[in-house]
Amino acid sequence: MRKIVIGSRKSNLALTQTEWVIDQLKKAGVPYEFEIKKIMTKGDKILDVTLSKVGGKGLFVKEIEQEMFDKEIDMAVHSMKDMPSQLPEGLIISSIPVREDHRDAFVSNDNVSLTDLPEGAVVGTSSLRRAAQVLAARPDVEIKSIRGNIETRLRKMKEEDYDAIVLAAAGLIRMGWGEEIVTEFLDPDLCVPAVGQGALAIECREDDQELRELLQKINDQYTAHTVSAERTFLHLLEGGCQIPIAGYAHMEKDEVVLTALVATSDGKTVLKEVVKGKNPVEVGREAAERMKARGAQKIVDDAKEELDQ
Ligand SMILES: NCc1[nH]cc(CCC(=O)O)c1CC(=O)O
Repeated sequence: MRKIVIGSRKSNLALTQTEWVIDQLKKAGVPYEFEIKKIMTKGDKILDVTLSKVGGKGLFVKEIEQEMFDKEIDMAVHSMKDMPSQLPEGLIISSIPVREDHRDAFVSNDNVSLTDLPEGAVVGTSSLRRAAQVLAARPDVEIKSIRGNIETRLRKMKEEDYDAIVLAAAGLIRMGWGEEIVTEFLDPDLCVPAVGQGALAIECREDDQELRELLQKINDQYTAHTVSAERTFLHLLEGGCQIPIAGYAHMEKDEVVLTALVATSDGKTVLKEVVKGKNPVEVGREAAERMKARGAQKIVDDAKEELDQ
């Protein structure tokens, strides 16, 4: 019997996600043994610098991909959000399981909503995308960077001078803390989620046909279809996860509906497009084209330039 070695970051969230995938595979009747190998990534090591400043792309996946090439591991479970829009030659996303909650969660010390926060309140986030949209809704609040895994960010909110933080609902829910601590889930109308937020990407070697077939058992059509529209949009604007770009797609009957956003990190310029269509790649492309026609490429390039300084 083949034993499948799965690479995972060592954070509790990453391990929980990996265990969830093993569980799904077992439920789907995959007759293999599984072992988890914990791998430290650059993104886990650098905690003192804003992620965008150390080159967001692939920060959480590179070391893991190397172990896949070296055959130290057979596959890896990643947060889709952390995946660069193009994979290295020889590796593929072989399966996209059903998506967890796509929204951002607003968690505040006094359990007050974003709308009801006192003037000048301090909101913790290191995501330019979240900062831009929080500022667009509440230009008077102060955004303060906050880094670390979910547990660290929740602790820092209590111990340091943050009034609230914004983080992915999916992470909290997967850890079992959703209902308990979330003040409000931010609807995509108010805060468009990161491309792929809440979804997982299972990556393996392109030539591992046996494993690819097995992983197909837990592929979710709806998630794969909608995420494909989101990622096409992201890819065509060449934005990493730390540039204020957002995209969320859902289905309405047989059509993909993509809400796409490009903003400046101060939230003063916000471009939004809603594109519908049957073909997810076409929908993603149309959204990128409409954005470019409105000058989005300049916003993206300026954001990148700022990061390079
Ligand atoms: N940026 C890091 C990261 N990558 C995936 C998640 C959470 C799970 C997900 O979005 O699927 C997080 C934490 C966060 O954004 O709060």
